[in-house]
Amino acid sequence: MTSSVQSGTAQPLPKTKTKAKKRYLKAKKDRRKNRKVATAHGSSAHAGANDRPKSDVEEEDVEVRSNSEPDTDIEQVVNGSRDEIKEETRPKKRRKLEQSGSQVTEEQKEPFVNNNSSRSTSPPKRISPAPQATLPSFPLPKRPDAPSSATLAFQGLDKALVEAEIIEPGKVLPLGEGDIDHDTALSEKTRRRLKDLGITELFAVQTAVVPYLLSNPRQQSLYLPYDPPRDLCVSAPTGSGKTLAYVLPIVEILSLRTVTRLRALVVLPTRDLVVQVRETFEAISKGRGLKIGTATGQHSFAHEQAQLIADYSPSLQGGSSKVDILICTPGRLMDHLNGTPNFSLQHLRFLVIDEADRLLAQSFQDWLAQVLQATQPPTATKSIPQHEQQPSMPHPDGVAPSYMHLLHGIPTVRTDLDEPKEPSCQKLLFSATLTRDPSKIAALNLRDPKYFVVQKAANVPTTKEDGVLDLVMEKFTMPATLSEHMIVCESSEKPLMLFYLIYTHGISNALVFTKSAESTTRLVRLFEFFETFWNSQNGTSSQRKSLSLKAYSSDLSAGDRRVILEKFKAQEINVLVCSDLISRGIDISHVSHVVSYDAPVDIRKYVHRVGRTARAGRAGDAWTLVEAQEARYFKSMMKAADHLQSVKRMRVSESDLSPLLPFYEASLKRLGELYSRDRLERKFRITWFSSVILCGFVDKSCNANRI
Ligand SMILES: Nc1ncnc2c1ncn2[C@@H]1O[C@H](COP(=O)(O)OP(=O)(O)OP(=O)(O)O)[C@@H](O)[C@H]1O
Repeated sequence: MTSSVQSGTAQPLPKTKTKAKKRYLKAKKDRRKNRKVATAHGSSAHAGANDRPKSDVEEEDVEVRSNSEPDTDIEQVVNGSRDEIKEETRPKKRRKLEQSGSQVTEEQKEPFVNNNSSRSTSPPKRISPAPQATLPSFPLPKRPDAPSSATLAFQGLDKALVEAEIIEPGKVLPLGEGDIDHDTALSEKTRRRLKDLGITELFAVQTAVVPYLLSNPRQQSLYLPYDPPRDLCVSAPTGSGKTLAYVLPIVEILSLRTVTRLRALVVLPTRDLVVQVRETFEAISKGRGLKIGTATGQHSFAHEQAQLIADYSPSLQGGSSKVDILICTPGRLMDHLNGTPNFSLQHLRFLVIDEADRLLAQSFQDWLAQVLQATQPPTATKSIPQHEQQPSMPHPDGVAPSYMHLLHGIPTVRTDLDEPKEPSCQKLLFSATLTRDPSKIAALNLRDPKYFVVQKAANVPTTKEDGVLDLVMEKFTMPATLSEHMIVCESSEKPLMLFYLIYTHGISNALVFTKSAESTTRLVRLFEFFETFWNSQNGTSSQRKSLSLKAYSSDLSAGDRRVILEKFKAQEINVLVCSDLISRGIDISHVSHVVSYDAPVDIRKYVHRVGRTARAGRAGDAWTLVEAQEARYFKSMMKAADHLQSVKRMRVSESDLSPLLPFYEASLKRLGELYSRDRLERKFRITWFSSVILCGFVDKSCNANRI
């Protein structure tokens, strides 16, 4: 211990200068001296400048000074203060290092450095100017900004789609009484008929399509060879009334016809839809004398031919038809185009492709190309042998204007005023998920198409392009009255979740979608066992009747399917467990719930499945059971469609499920027994069959040996 500590008084330490400090002070002193010398030298040089010519060296000298030292006081002050601030903010250690280093740099910076002590007498040594800190650099090439997703989405799109007309889903047009019509362009007869059917207003899609097709009287003609009509593409949500949007104008225009010709062809993807659309046509055209036919393959080909064709004479150029409107599936249509004499599409005024995106995806026999070709007149006239040519028409034949050049034996005087005659067929495309694929649209060979897009209010955009963009980006509009939920659970929990939804929510009209026909059958079996156990415990009452359920899939024959669907429509069946066979177009007003037991794999499928409920402004619920490992994919699919926020997640706890657990376990046990019995029976049958074959073989070989 030191004495100072002992005495308790702290002696100030003697101020000793470190070597570095000394060096620093010396350098500082030198710098000051140098500066003085330099100033004296500079002023003498400057004084003599007027007397003698300026040398290169002198010019350089001035330049060097201006580079190395600040000329003005302001600059010195600014530099000084900046240095001080820097000093304070820098860490202590670094400051020290920099101070020692700064001696060198300061020296280097000085224009005149005197290394020996006789600095004051000898002129200072001149050094070359310090190079500039950085070389002049050119700006680097800049990448152009990436085009926005909107710009990319519009690339390659049909111009007509970009110019689509956006319609608000809430728009309606009331049907006027008598002579008063509120811009619907419908005749009084049709309005009266609609009111008889309980329809008092036109829905949004109808307010756009019906007046568009009817308001121009010239467009109501059956033939428009010189002014062919524009084609129409319509995208509107499920259950928004697209069927009536085309049925009404077709019935109005065709009611003007005198002779029956095949003038409207409606193509649909399934037989059930054909039946449904036929019912709508029949309801609207009642009392208008129009003949409506269907071709689905439900009846024999000969039977259908007899229903469609009136005259099989080979000499007819204008075709023959017993119907004005034909509703069909593409497969059967091809059969008639290729195999029915006098089945002609030359008089076609309307070609409707409903569920267009689904039908365009079907390349069945290249049906679209063949149908479009059949609506066009052949380019080369068929040469008919002299003996077959008729001096006059033997039959009351009628040839469409665009087919007139095919007639033989009729003198025609061609004039300069003759214009080419176009077919009058107008294509009408409808879907809730209209295709945006430019190649598919190009295949349709549309004539100056007009697009109508019914877009939900929340999405009603500030610009029209935004609305079109939603369609292009597959952000489809859902019915406003639909509420959507998803339940994330393990795969093994799914049946129990389904029973929970059906039994605790008291559902009595539901469609349950599965991924395959096989899973449909298995689920229905389990469901039936559960229903039996549940009823045996809880009983049935007037409030809760026993549930009737059935499977509906491609495993059943067409006849069976039709019967089941009729029963479901009549509410004799409460829960229909089905594959995606009826996910599109089917209109059953009382379906209150749709359950996707197996989550759909694409957004279009989802839109059509959930669209079986909440139709025509009614409320509806859609639940999707999502397996835990599928949840991420499902959510990203919904997010891409800008729809995730509309699908609420529903959490079901174990306590919610526990009351159903005993019945579920008993049902599973019964199903297991059933399947193991089935397996045993099958095994037994195979063993028995093979033993019979084996016995026969042994028997034969024994006989052969005896011989
Ligand atoms: N103006 C209207 N007033 C009242 N009900 C209507 C009207 N238009 C259509 N509907 C009813 O709305 C229901 C749905 O119509 P429709 O089947 O045509 O829908 P959609 O748009 O074709 O649906 P999806 O895309 O699922 O095929 C039908 O029951 C139909 O009778």
